[in-house]
Amino acid sequence: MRQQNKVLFYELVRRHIRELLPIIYTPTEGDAIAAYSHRFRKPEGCFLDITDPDSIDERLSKFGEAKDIDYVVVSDGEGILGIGDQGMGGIRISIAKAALMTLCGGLHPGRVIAVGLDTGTNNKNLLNDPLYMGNKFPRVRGEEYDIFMEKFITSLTKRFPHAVLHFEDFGVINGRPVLEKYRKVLPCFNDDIQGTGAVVMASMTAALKITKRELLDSQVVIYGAGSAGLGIADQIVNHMVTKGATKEEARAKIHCMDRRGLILDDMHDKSTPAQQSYADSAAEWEGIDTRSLVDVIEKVKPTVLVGCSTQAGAFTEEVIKTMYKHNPRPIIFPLSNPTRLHECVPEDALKWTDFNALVATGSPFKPVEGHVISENNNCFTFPGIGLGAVLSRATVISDTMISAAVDQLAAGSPGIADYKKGLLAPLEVIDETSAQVATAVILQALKEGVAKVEEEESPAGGKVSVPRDFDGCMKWVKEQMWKPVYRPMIKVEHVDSIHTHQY
Ligand SMILES: NC(=O)c1ccc[n+]([C@@H]2O[C@H](COP(=O)([O-])OP(=O)(O)OC[C@H]3O[C@@H](n4cnc5c(N)ncnc54)[C@H](O)[C@@H]3O)[C@@H](O)[C@H]2O)c1
Ligand SMILES: O=C(O)C[C@H](O)C(=O)O
Ligand SMILES: [Mn+2]
Repeated sequence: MRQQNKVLFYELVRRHIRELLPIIYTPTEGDAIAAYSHRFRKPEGCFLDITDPDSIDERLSKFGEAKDIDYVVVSDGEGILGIGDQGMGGIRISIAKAALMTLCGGLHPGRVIAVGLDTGTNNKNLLNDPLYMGNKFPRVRGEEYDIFMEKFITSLTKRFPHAVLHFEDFGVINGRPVLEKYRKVLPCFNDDIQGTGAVVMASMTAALKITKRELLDSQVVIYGAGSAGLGIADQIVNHMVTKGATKEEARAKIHCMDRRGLILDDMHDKSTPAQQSYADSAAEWEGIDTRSLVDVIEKVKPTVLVGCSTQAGAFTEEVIKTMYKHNPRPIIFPLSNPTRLHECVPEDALKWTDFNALVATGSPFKPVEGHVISENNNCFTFPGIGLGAVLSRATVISDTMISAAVDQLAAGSPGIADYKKGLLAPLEVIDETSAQVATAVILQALKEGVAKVEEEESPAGGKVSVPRDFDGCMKWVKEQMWKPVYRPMIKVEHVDSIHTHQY
């Protein structure tokens, strides 16, 4: 339906969002990605092939000219949700996230491109599968990968100079270095690192408000120190710094574990630089089993436990009860997707804490005895961040723009009035939530002088002046958002007169 009738598709999903989002997005998308080559019917999105880097420009050219594209989602398929390397099937995560940019972020569906980079795969099942449609060789690393990425970015910025770039589900090897390099070049962000960091910081802020605690009194254990885990750690540090802590003080309140256990400062040769910046002192942990989550919790006495480890069931009864022993209101976020990979289910986390835990999950879950379980998913942040960057014509997406998104999302938490209502606004108003987040991002970009919207001619002609007050700006944002409504059929020469938005 999405391919045949976009108005019908987006309006149907909007009206039945709780029922249909899990089908077009998490968790079902995971199955669709894994089965990509077997279910393939017709191509969708832009396929870029590392064996043919010279074709990048021509392949992108099929999607339009400079004025036509606002937003590009790209994945190389190496770190799809918690199901790992899915090779070329990863293009479907770009398609799903692009669809959410329209559904929640109000971007015109014709002005968004989903891109898949085929750089090989290390997934043995795919390499041995006669139906696998991608390149059947191990992932290309190093210089050849870097040159391919550079060519992609160069072509993209030349051909679509107004486009915002969204990186999705890259592996831990490439995700952060690629982001660090290119965020200085074009407006871009990595959703797993920054989108996830932002949504988790927002729900944590709401949970702290509900329980009347200060951010700086937090101790956080992050179980799973990959893209998401370290993105969350960075966002918490950013927020602690805005509350007066130094970077060092803030980092000392965060304790990260990966498959080797707690990250310690004597593991530097095997940790990434980002992991190393959160390392605990090995000397202080001597004699303690740092591979045991329970033992780590016993020592740290964390107020917040975040799971992004892909390890189903890692938050056992003992883990949760140890959290509860040290805290009357523990904050517990099992975030690994899809659903079957959650570190615990909300029902258990609530029962094991006599319903005192504040729980939000990565995938959708039903309410437990009247407690709404918010979906702590980056779908609450990336559409607003993306829309804000597009509409403001931001030249960069700064950390402070992301922090503005966090504060705005946290302010809309229904849990602050009644904690049983969940930490994040309900899915039914996600387009409204995204408009609010976009407004905060735009106002921050204007304040920082990185918004070019008022300097350039708008696509509809003329200059735009963006209201500086929140309500006025939000009204302008909503006017720009694409709505799934059938438009009248008219003669081409009258098209300008029915334009209701800037596109
Ligand atoms: N809710 C959300 O919005 C959201 C956003 C991004 C990622 N996620 C989920 O988080 C999970 C991780 O995603 P990612 O992109 O960070 O992947 P990643 O591969 O970058 O990181 C996974 C991390 O988990 C660690 N890990 C693996 N086994 C472990 C174990 N036994 N104990 C402790 N740590 C272990 C790995 O060492 C690695 O550091 C996925 O399931 C993904 O779906 C959720
Ligand atoms: O795709 C999602 O549901 C969230 C996140 O980006 C993930 O990788 O799990
Ligand atoms: Mn992701």
